[in-house]
Amino acid sequence: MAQPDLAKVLDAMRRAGMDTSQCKGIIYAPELFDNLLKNVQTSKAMDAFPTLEKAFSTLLTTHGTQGLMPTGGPTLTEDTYHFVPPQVPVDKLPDDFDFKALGNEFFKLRRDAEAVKAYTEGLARNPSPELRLLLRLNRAQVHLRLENFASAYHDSSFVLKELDKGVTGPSQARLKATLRLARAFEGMRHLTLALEHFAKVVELDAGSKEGAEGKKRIERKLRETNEGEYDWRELEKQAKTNMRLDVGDFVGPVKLVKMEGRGGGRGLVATRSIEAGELLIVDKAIVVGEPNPASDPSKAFLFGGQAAWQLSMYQSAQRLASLIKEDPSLEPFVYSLHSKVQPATYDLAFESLDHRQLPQEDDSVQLDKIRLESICSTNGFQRCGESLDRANSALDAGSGLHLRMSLLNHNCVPNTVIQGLRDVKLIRARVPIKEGEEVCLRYIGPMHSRRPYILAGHFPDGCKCAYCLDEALDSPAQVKQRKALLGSDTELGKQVRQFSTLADRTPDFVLCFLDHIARVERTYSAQRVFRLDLIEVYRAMSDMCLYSKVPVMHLAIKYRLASLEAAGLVVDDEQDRIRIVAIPFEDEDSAVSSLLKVASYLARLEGEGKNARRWTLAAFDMSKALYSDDWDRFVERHQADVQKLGLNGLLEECRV
Ligand SMILES: C[S@@+](CC[C@H](N)C(=O)[O-])C[C@H]1O[C@@H](n2cnc3c(N)ncnc32)[C@H](O)[C@@H]1O
Repeated sequence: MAQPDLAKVLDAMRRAGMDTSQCKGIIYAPELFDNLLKNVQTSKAMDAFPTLEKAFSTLLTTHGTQGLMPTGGPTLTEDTYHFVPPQVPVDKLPDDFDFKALGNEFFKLRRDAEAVKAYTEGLARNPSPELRLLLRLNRAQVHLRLENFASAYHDSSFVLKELDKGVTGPSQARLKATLRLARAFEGMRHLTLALEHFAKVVELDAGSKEGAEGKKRIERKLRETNEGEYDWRELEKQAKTNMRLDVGDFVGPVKLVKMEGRGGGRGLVATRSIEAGELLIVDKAIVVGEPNPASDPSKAFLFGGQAAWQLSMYQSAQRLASLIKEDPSLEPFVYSLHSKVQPATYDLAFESLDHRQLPQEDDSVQLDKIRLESICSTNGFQRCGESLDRANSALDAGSGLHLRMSLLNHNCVPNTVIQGLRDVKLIRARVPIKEGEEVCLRYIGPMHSRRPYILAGHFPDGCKCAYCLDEALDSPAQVKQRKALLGSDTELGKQVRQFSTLADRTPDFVLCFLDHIARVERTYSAQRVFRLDLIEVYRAMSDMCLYSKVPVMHLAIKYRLASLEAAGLVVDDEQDRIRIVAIPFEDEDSAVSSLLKVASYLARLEGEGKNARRWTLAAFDMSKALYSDDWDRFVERHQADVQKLGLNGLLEECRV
């Protein structure tokens, strides 16, 4: 890249109304310069700093490079920037300049990056021990607001050490520093240390509201971490307004082991036998990229050596770089997600962050941006919506890096269901899992249009899961025939897709349709286990039976259940109740609603007797297995179905 002509750059800056008299150098990259200028002009921060160069570096810290990158632009590497050596003399601010007052002023204005810079400038001027203590106490507070938790930890623990040495601090310095330290530990996810320090706050000041609330909050998070006890109802309420949730991470009856034949060499196995619906992992993202409506699938950029179009993923990689720079103790956790030869501490990422070592103040990290991008592209998850039963359907809903979820291998028909609430992901067992059995999730479902592309990215030699092996049992001719039968120009294809045309069907027509279905069934080889195209075919048949001029209720029930079974539902019919053995792997979020339909059809066919009640309770059990719902939450979650199907009375009777 050509070196810029400094004189021309300075001239451009002057014309943009900037005071360049103190400029001793600039950070320059031609394609970034216009954006940089715009940012500098809108920031008055530079007035406060002795050199323009520092203002620029502050701006880069404040805005990150995200705002400076052209959309879909090149991958950012260190050498994108060129540093022009000092050529212009610098006037220094006087030694007695009051940086504390300046920092406090910025803090009040919520210009936090500038406040940090002002306190840091003050510290660089060799202040008295008392002033040093004050500057660091104040800087800790700003770092907390910036979520620079490791820096807040360094500052507040420094203050406490100085107070122990006898350095005089302002009033309540110890209380303030202890509280800031407790909050720093909480942000770093050192929950045990956070609890210890919130307790100290309460010891120092029994009336401290922040101390008492902090203690209660950490006790709750530790309960979540240790017992897997979450108040999902409350969390779903919070998710309506918060993009990030405050929860403790949980690792249930699973562990990380070395696993031959898996890229990366690791995988998760069950540590005991597990029932369907059991909570296995809850994992809050360590970084997120915000939803980005500007993301455009037709415009890919190079990201970690692969093509990507979700700008949110790019942002999460940028934030990941900032995070490990801020807290180097996270670096091995992150890098262990992407290493050809796993380090001795291969299971690091699976350990509780609570147990990791605390960072040293002079720790530094080697940022490998391409590797960080790779980590985000291989492991990034799409951000979730506001309730457990609703996926986020936005094109680029935002992305997140979840340390533990990143260790699960893929299976097209996995033994877990994955859910999420905003920046929190969780998995539950979908089926009973035996001790020692691998626990997998799916990176992309068999019916998804982008499946070949996503699978090729992970498995250059093809996916070898049970579903893929099963799928290979059909000959190309069988697959072609099935496609032809279900094509949008066939009668069957139309019925499957155009629900609205069903109402005028006569029972005769419906019965003729059984023949079409049998033809689709015959396109599957006899040994085939997974027959996913039948999910929609059976569902359409059930609807047709229900909405035909004379409803055929027993067939409506039969095909609704057949559709659920094709999607993976397994139940045990135990006389008094229907026990859920396996949750469907396709459309699991419509499983409760489908079971309620079965109950209501039975009520129409036989009256609200034992059978209708058993299937209503099965719907409740499914809601419990999928979302940990109690009865009230089950009824509330499915209120619309209950009303539409006229199930209020039946539900009242079944209430448990
Ligand atoms: C998110 S990582 C999963 C954890 C990884 N196995 C590890 O040791 O770090 C995804 C990568 O794991 C490997 N992987 C996942 N599922 C696999 C499977 N069923 N068979 C073989 N390799 C698999 C692929 O290399 C994939 O790109």
